Amino acid sequence: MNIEKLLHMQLKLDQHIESEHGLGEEDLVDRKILALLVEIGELANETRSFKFWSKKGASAKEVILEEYVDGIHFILSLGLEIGLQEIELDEKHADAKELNEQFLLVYKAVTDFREERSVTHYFSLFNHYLTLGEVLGFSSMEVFDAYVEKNKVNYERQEEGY
Ligand SMILES: O=c1ccn([C@H]2C[C@H](O)[C@@H](COP(=O)(O)OP(=O)(O)OP(=O)(O)O)O2)c(=O)[nH]1
Repeated sequence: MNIEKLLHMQLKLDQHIESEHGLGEEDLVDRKILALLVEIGELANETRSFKFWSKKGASAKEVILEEYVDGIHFILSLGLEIGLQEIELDEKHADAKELNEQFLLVYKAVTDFREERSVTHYFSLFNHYLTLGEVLGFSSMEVFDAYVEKNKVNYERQEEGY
């Protein structure tokens, strides 16, 4: 996956959103962290993986993929917040766990990053999130394409005064 390209697209989108909403001077990190936690919750809800009380199945793959790439947006955006200009990810991510376990690992990685905004914690978060994508059955190309598509939608929503 061409992370450099995504990071650049994220930079442009974030600049656009910040100027639209007059947020140039504000520290948005905590709100982006909360937004990411909410997106992970929305993603988990669409998979229904933890709903042991229900027999209803998961949402369609495209719905789950769109939720997943919302999380990619906020993770890239957090990388920009800590000043990253390039992202070099491990070829091989952390060992994949069962889906619910992987969700909980990602949540923990987000809160660890909040406690210490270090590059190490950031990469750990990104790697756990990419592993989550693998556990969900998404290829890198599917993630890349869905990111590009949602990025476009995010611009359209800004234009609509969303
Ligand atoms: O600084 C920002 C702020 C937001 N986004 C993107 C991430 C995500 O792709 C989208 C917000 O998520 P979503 O589309 O779910 O927005 P929502 O307001 O929660 O939508 P809805 O009301 O449809 O649930 O905006 C960014 O990339 N950078």
